[in-house]
Amino acid sequence: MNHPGPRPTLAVTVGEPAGIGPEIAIRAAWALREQARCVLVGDAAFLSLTASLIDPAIRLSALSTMALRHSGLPHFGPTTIPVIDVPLEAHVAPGRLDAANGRAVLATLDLAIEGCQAGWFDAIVTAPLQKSTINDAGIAFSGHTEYLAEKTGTSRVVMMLAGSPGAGQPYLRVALATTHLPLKDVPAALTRETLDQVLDILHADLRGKFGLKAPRILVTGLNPHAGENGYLGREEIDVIEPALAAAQARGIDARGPYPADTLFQPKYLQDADAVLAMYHDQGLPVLKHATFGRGVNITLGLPLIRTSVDHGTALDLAAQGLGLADCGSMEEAIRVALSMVRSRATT
Ligand SMILES: NC(=O)C1=CN([C@@H]2O[C@H](COP(=O)(O)OP(=O)(O)OC[C@H]3O[C@@H](n4cnc5c(N)ncnc54)[C@H](O)[C@@H]3O)[C@@H](O)[C@H]2O)C=CC1
Ligand SMILES: NCC(=O)COP(=O)(O)O
Repeated sequence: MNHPGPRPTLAVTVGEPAGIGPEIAIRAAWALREQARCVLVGDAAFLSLTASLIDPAIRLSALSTMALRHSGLPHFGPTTIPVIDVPLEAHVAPGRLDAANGRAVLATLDLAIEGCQAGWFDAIVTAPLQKSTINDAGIAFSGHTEYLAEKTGTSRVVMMLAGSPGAGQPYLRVALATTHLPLKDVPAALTRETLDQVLDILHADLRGKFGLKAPRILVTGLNPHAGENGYLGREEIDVIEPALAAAQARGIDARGPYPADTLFQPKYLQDADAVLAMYHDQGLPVLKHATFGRGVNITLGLPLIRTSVDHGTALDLAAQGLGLADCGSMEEAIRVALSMVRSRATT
């Protein structure tokens, strides 16, 4: 790590330019500038214009990728936010997607990964991008999670969202055994190998990145009523139960499979550090219902730290103008990245 001082350096990719990503990235980076050295990654001219419309007091300074690669990140204090310039191809109309900008959005991620690997950044925080626009630009893309795994040569990663409903309320962590898959492909993806790897990553990162000495993991079934003893599906009996028995034999406190519709009651959650759900829309609606606007998305299993927001591009808000988007989740994503950087530095 190049910056062991009190303010870790975070690459903040600004996401889909027609969405709320640029606004929330600027606002959160500025609000937390005393705690984090945020470096925005996006189109410098567009971000400068956006910042001036949000608040003329916000100071951004552009840096070219050529200068960055030649000399590294220059010193900067809390009075300015550097922007690494990754120019867009097309003019941005807020709320209106343009596939012409898809490749530039992906280039911001590439630069953030390069910067983590080069030691310029301690972590990546991503604002939301529009997955369909990258695909419309001709690049098969299902999400940051899978892209970061591929680009870092990581065979398996785990998506986990975490948050609290409010101050003093219990913290909820929901990890997913599968990520962005059509629902029809989920059962086939839930193999013994997948579950073994997911449970190992979840257990290891809850210990190593979140300081939980003996994490307690509750695991959902796939089918209604966790398969009702095989009458409503056999994945629990054939795959999930053996994977849990094997995980327990490896010293992992993972219990289940429990019916997903009852597991999220507070009386069960109070004895858990995380829930492992089998697929995206089984776990995330619960988390978002409880914590939307304060949740954080964390990619586990990567060789670098990556956090993100709990929401999407909100094109509807972006189309209406600046000042409507809540940047609470973006700020929380920065705070969680800071805490993960610091806990990595002490382990
Ligand atoms: N990490 C990422 O890059 C993510 C990207 N997405 C992308 O976002 C696109 C749009 O997703 P949707 O399902 O429409 O969800 P969305 O989160 O963009 O919007 C759903 C609703 O929540 C509101 N909302 C979202 N964020 C808000 C904020 N910060 N403040 C106030 N209101 C907010 C929106 O206005 C909308 O009414 C998807 O097609 C997907 O590609 C979605 C989730 C995560
Ligand atoms: N619903 C969360 C989500 O889709 C996050 O996707 P990504 O972080 O992989 O881009």
